[in-house]
Amino acid sequence: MGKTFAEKVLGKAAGYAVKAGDVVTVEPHFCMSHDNAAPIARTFKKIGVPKVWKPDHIVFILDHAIPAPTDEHAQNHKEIREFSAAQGIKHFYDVTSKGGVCHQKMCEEGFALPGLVMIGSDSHTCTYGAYGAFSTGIGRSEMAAAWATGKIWFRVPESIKITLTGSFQKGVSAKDLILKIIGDIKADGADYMSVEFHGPGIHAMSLAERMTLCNMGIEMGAKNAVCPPDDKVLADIQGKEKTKDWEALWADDDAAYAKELAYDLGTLVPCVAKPHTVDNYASIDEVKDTPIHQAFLGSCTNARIEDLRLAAAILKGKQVAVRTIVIPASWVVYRQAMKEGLIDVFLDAGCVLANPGCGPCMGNHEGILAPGEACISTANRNFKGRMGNKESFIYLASPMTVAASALTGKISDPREVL
Ligand SMILES: CC(C)[C@H](C(=O)O)[C@@H](O)C(=O)O
Ligand code: SF4
Repeated sequence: MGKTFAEKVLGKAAGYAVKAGDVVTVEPHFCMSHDNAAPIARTFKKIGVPKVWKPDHIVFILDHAIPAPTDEHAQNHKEIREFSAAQGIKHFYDVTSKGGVCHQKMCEEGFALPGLVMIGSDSHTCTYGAYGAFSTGIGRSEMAAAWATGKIWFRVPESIKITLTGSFQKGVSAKDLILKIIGDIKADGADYMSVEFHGPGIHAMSLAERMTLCNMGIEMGAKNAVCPPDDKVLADIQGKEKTKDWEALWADDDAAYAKELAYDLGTLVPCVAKPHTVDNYASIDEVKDTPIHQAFLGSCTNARIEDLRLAAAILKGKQVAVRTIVIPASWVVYRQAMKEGLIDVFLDAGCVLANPGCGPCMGNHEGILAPGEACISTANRNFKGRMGNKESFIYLASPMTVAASALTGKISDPREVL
C-alpha cells in the first residue's frame, strides 16, 4: 500500500515511516504569527524559557489591523516589535511597503515550499499547501510552546482525494469550485483530514488559484489542503526559497483514502455562499438580484494580481453602483496592479483602495457593515458578525462575481458582463 502526502511529509519529518492515525512529534520548518504574536509572546514569557528555539524559523507579519486602528491594536503591535527585537526575529514584516496579508507574504517571499512542515497561529495557514507544504493552523498556546521547544505533535491525518478534470467555463473560477466542494461536503466534511487535489484540472491552475482552494480547506474542517508540487510550483519558488530543506513529495498512486471525490470543472457555474455559513451554497441563478450595499475585493483568499485582473476586466470603463473596497493582498500585488493600470481602472470605476492587509475581512476596520446591510465579498468567511455587525449579511463569491455585482448593486452573474 502506498502513502498519502501527509504520511510522506510527516514520516520524513519524524524520521521513520508513519501511517494515518499515528501520533508524531516533529520540528516545524516555519512558525508564522501575525498580530496575535503579542498574546503568544505573553504566554511564551510565562513558560520561562529565555529564548525562542530558532529565531530564523519564526515569521511575524502584521496584517490583521494595520496601521493600528485602536489603542489596543497599537499596544499589540508595540509588544511584537519589542519581542521581535529582543529575540532577534529576522523575518519580521512590520507596517511597511514590504508587507501584506500574512498568507500572501508567506507564499510570495518563499517560505511556503514543497515538503515542509509549517504551522501558523491562524486557521488559513493551510494556504501554503498550494506550494506542496504540509501546513496547518494551530492555537496560540500551542504556538508559544512551539517557539519554546521547536516541537509540535500531530495525529497523522486520514486523507481525502479530490480529482479535478476538465476546465472552467468563462466566468467561473477556483473560488466557485471550492464553494461548491464545501457546499457538497459541508463545514465538517473534512474534519481533521488532509485534502489532496489531484488530476489534470489542478495542474492547469495557476498558483493563485491553488492558493484560493487550499486557503479554504479549513472551512470544511481540514487539517491541511495540498496540491502537487509540479513544474509550476518549482518555477515559482526558484531563487526565492527561504530554506534549502524542501523536497517535492507527493502521494503514491495506490495510497489509501478515507474519501474520494471528483469534479469536472466544466460543469461548474458561478455561485455564492449565502449568510451565515460557508457551506450555504447557492448557484448564481438562485440568488441573482439580491440587493447588496457593499462589495469587497480582498483577503488572503482572492486578492492576488490574477484576481484583480479578472475583476478589473469587468469594471473597466464602468461605474460601481455600491461602495466597493479593493485591497490588494500585498504591496507587491499593489505595485503590479499599478503598473498594469488596474488601480486606475478601480479608481475610475469609483472603488476605494486601502492598504494591503486583512482590511474588513474579519471586521477590524476599513469597511464594517451597518445593521441590515449586505456585502458581497471575495473572502472566506461569512459568519454572523464577521464583518463587525451581527445584523449584517455576507455573501462569499469569486472576484468576477463580486465585480459584476458591484456594477449593479445586486448579486449578478459575471457571465452576462464578460
Ligand atoms: C485572527 C485569526 C486568529 C483568525 C484565524 O485564525 O483565521 C483570522 O485570521 C480569521 O480569518 O478568522
Ligand atoms: S484576510 Fe481574513 S481570512 Fe485571511 S488571515 Fe486576514 S482575517 Fe483571516
